[in-house]
Amino acid sequence: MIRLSLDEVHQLAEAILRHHGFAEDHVQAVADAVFAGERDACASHGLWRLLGCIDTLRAGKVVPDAEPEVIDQAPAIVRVDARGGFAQVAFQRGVPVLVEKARQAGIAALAINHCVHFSALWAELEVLTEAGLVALACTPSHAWVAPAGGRKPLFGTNPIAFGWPRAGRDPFIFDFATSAIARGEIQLHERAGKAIPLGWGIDVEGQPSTDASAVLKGAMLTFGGHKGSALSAMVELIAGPLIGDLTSVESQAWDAGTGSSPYHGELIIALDPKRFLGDAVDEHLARAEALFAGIEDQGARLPSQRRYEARARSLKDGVEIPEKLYEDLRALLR
Ligand SMILES: NC(=O)C1=CN([C@@H]2O[C@H](COP(=O)(O)OP(=O)(O)OC[C@H]3O[C@@H](n4cnc5c(N)ncnc54)[C@H](OP(=O)(O)O)[C@@H]3O)[C@@H](O)[C@H]2O)C=CC1
Ligand SMILES: O=C(O)C1=NCCCC1
Repeated sequence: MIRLSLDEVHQLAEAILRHHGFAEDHVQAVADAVFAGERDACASHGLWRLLGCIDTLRAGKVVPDAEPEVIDQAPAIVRVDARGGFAQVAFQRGVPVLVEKARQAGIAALAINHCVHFSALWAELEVLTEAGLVALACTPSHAWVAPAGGRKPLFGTNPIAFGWPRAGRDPFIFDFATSAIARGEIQLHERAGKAIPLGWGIDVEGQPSTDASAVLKGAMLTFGGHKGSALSAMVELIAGPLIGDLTSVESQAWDAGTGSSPYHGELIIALDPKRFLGDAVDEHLARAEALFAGIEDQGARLPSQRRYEARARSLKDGVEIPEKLYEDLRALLR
């Protein structure tokens, strides 16, 4: 393993993106995303993703200097056309309007269209919880996951994230794929030559497998059987046809076998507790704290707690990444 300071992580990401001609706003926003993944010990969406970003660029499947267009769609809807760029800059452009609309109406949605998406959703939700908003986000990907009861890829890994602001504390955020695990995690197992647990996927014959490569060629499985499957279908619908964008099957077709990052839309919904509760907001947010305490009193942990602890450690000690990954990233600078 190679130890890097957090500054080195960010600088390496910036250098790679700049070297490949990304416009400076994309350089900063994409570097921030992979930096956050590495810092919070979410390796499946950390520095490793830059390899895929550059492959996607080389395949002509991302616009490196895309200038997103912000469209004020309706009193409670803002749309951002990412124009083929990575999602991060589109999100940054849309957020101020989303926050303003949520504060006005109590609830508002941001629909991002035509973006290339490769990142974890919790980073986006932290921006909204920081603004005091409750938020939900979801996005399709490529067709990799079989519906419960089926054996052929149809759904994306379709993450759903939820965030709840907490006064004086880190927000309550969960963020997971509706597949048993993110595809990135299986890819990291493949890179490391490690077996995966049974239950993550099946091979091309439809047989359960612990071979990462076989599952990547076959189909991933949803979490919780029919429940994850239905949630995954919901993500396809509300972050696909509802916002006029691609499903995971359609994203895969657009990819045309290049192995690029998915190209589709994302839906983010923000709710303002102050609008729902008026003067009673503090009283009811305190009741939410009692719920969190109830979870922790049983010895269970809150989602994101592992991340926040990892963040505190990396801010002090930096992070470790595999030597092979470091070499592959350095090679992108030549
Ligand atoms: N852009 C895209 O298209 C896609 C992105 N992704 C991203 O991949 C990432 C990983 O997804 P996935 O593999 O499903 O992640 P996991 O199955 O590891 O689940 C992650 C979530 O569950 C929480 N969690 C895990 N274990 C516990 C526990 N014992 N008690 C309480 N909470 C727990 C995590 O918190 P903690 O982090 O603290 O462990 C986190 O919020 C997500 O960030 C997601 O956004 C996934 C699919 C597609
Ligand atoms: O890990 C995953 O699953 C994905 N992450 C980024 C985008 C594609 C799917």
